[in-house]
Amino acid sequence: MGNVLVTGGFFMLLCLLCFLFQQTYIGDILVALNPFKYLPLYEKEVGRPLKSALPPHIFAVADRAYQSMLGRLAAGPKNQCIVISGESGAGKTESTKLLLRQIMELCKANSQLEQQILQVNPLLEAFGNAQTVMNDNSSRFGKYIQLRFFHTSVKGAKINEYLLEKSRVVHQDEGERNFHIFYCMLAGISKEDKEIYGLLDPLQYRYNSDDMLTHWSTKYREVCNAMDMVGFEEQEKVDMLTILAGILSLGNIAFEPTDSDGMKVTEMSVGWLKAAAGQFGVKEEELLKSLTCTMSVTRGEAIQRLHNQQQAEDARDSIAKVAYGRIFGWIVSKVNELLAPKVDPDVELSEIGILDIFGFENFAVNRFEQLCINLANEQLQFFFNHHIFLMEQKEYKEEGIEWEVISFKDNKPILVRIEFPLQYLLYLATNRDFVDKLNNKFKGTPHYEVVQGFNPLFTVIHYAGKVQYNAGGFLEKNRDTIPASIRGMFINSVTPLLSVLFAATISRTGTLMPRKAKVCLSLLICLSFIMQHSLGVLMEKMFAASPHFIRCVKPNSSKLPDLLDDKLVMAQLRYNGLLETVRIRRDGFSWRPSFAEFAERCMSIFILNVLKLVVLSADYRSVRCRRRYLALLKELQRKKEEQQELEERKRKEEEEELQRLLLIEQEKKSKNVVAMCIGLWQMAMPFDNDLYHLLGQPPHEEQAKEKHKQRRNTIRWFKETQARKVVQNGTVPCWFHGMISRRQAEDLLIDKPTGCFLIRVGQSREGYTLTYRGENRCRHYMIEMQNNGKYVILGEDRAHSSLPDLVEYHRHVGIQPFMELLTETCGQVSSPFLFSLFMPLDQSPVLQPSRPPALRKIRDKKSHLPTEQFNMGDENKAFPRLYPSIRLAMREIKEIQQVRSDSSPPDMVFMLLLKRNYVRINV
Ligand SMILES: Nc1ncnc2c1ncn2[C@@H]1O[C@H](COP(=O)(O)OP(=O)(O)OP(=O)(O)O)[C@@H](O)[C@H]1O
Repeated sequence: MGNVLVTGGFFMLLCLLCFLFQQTYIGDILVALNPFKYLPLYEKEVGRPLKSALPPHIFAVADRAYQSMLGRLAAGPKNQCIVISGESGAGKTESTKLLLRQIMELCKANSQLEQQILQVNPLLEAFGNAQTVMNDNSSRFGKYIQLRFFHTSVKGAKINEYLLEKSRVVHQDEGERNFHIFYCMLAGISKEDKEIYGLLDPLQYRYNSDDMLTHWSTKYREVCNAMDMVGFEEQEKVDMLTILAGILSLGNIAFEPTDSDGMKVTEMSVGWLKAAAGQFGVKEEELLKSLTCTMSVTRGEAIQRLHNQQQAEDARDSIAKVAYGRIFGWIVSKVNELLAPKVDPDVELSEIGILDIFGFENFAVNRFEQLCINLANEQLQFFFNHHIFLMEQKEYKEEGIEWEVISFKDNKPILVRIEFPLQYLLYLATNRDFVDKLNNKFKGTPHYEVVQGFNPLFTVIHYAGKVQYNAGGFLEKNRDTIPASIRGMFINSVTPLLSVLFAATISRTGTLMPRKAKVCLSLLICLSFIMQHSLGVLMEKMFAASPHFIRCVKPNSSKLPDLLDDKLVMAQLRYNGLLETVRIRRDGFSWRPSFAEFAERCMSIFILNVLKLVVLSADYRSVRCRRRYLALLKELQRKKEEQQELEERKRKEEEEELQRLLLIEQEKKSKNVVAMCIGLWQMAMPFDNDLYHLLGQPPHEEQAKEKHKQRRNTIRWFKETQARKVVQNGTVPCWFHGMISRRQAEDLLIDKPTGCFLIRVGQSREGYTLTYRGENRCRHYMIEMQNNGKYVILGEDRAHSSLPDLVEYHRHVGIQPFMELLTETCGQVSSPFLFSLFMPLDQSPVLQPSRPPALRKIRDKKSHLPTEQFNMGDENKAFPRLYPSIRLAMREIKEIQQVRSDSSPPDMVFMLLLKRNYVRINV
């Protein structure tokens, strides 16, 4: 891109390039155009590490960040950060997912952790994304994902979340929806579970705009799976759903005045009050009190202040917002706990951070949330300017390159001027006062405009354009707090999660800290303070790392593929600062490969030797530089030689494998004899039928002892924790083979059809291995047992409640990467008697007969199966801890609705209300 003229024509060229290839570079800044359709671009290269010098591609950015973190490119090892920006719907979240996927691919060590990290996004999306007019899957929070590495492999991850738009829980504008999770839950849970949680028809909830779409039930399964994969416990999931149900019921409570100046719950919504109390696990009277009055203590005296209608509704909505915000915060802190690196604290880890934060927003009415979002974007633009303009020009100056200083739109004054006054919000009495204060202070300055009139309006001229804000509600939103009495009520809830959520404190950066009991200072709860502080911490981290920028561009506002609105695209390129960026890149040095990158392109040993001569004869400003280049060349030469060695080793291994197969073939002939020996040996040591013992090759005594100990431990583990799960209704499934070796499993499967499988207990570790006959060889997959009791095939993205579930699932969905299906089971060699030896005493299992071979195409594509096909193992089912009054509440709500929908005569409704004591008759 370096020497293209910066004219309108250039922009057209840039647009064209983007349109044709979806991605292009300005220097090293990736410009990615949202295609709004599936592109094979992201399929074929995955798995193959790309070099950063390859054509513009998001995977190349991932590669550059990864290699730079390891110090394999120009500079030494350093933490990296990737900043993704663009307006709402431009493709930031999708880009984040692609980046994560590619980084996980690059550091692949085939550990479960990589899959867990990939599952964090669907989980956060369900709770933090919603449909808006701009984007059907808009992130209503910002996130900074820190991936932590030790050398080349990932060891953990940490998420920082910013400014969740909680107001969406209680109000959605036209064409917008609530957070996805509400729709997922209502569409996805079974009819019986709905009864248990006290949930009714989705359309009955005020907080739940719009109708239900069927795809939400699939999404619900994905969310549940993501929670299982990341490691959430079943009971935690259930408690969380109960709280969500409580929020929905709470939203349906309406108020009306009493005769004595106070407020009461309307007759129609008494059932909802009961339901919410039951779901929150709190007393109905307490919940009612917290909605209709505020208790405060002045000079040791408790004072009760009755609410008016608006205050009662505000109290209801703020409970819903706080409860939801805390659930979200809890999910993030739980994810951080589960994915925390399990390494010695002294071990120094390197890091790649990915920032996906909401884009600049300018709506018909812009509120407190928009001001916070736009100020966060100002910060990011400042970070971008700092790196692209200030640092770049500084570098040229330092290198002694002749240079004409380039001016750019510096947004620092806005940050200083507008961010600081947000602190006034805490001390002012009304929203009008806030606007008056701003007007007095900034009238006549270049980034601020006074708006005349009664309404509390003001205009800020942001780097991306002019935005008028309505300060109505600023003070209240900024406080974002609930009275201590309400907090106390939730702390005493019978749902432990609710009590944890409300007892938790919020840190200065807005993180929920569940285990600390210290009460938060009111200053810390104020949103503007949290926002400024958390962004400050983020900026510090980012300034300490090497940045990579991805600018996402939205091609049109209709969210359509193959449509480019050039005005819209131009506007984005301009306010993103890309015009000035092109200028600086054009006049400067646009392509700066590191010496290593350059040398790596000439991977023949001959060219490397030529390069060495060039380096030796060149004139350098520093001796160190020459030494470094020579060292790099040496390293490259070593790599080349290593590669040759590796290829040789691979060839030898293949030969050995062939030999081994021949040997197996021979052994097969004497199978009958061996089987008899196995039987005898098993009498001595059930489920440990290792052939070494039989074939007279006793291992070293110490090793044998150690092996024996490991096996005993595994058998104990199996007996105590697994036997009951594997044996169902007294029957051992025919695919279960106890503790046989890898070799034996292969022998058993050698003449079996493709897809024939068995599951065996590990000999040296507590866990299972799935072995099946693949297309041309046997394949072995470790089955991970997660702490939450779920079973996952290593490398797969699906968690299962039991082994039968896992087996059943993979009869229909292929196993990665070969996508082969499990078909028929491989019958056991052991007798029921032997199985009984390692089963708990109260169980005497019967072996299940083998299933006849299923006529199924082995390479089926991953199919999406109806949810009913996989039951979730009911024995592990957790139940919500609700007050039993919830049943009564549900019945009441249904009865009242029934009467209404039957359009019964008014006296009948009256009679029913009378029966329920909702109406009093004054005689
Ligand atoms: N690379 C891509 N390939 C195909 N479709 C894409 C791609 N990137 C984005 N999209 C489409 O555009 C939609 C919006 O993208 P995305 O949610 O990533 O935007 P965003 O910039 O994160 O928006 P917000 O700031 O509102 O969260 C996606 O739901 C998807 O339909």
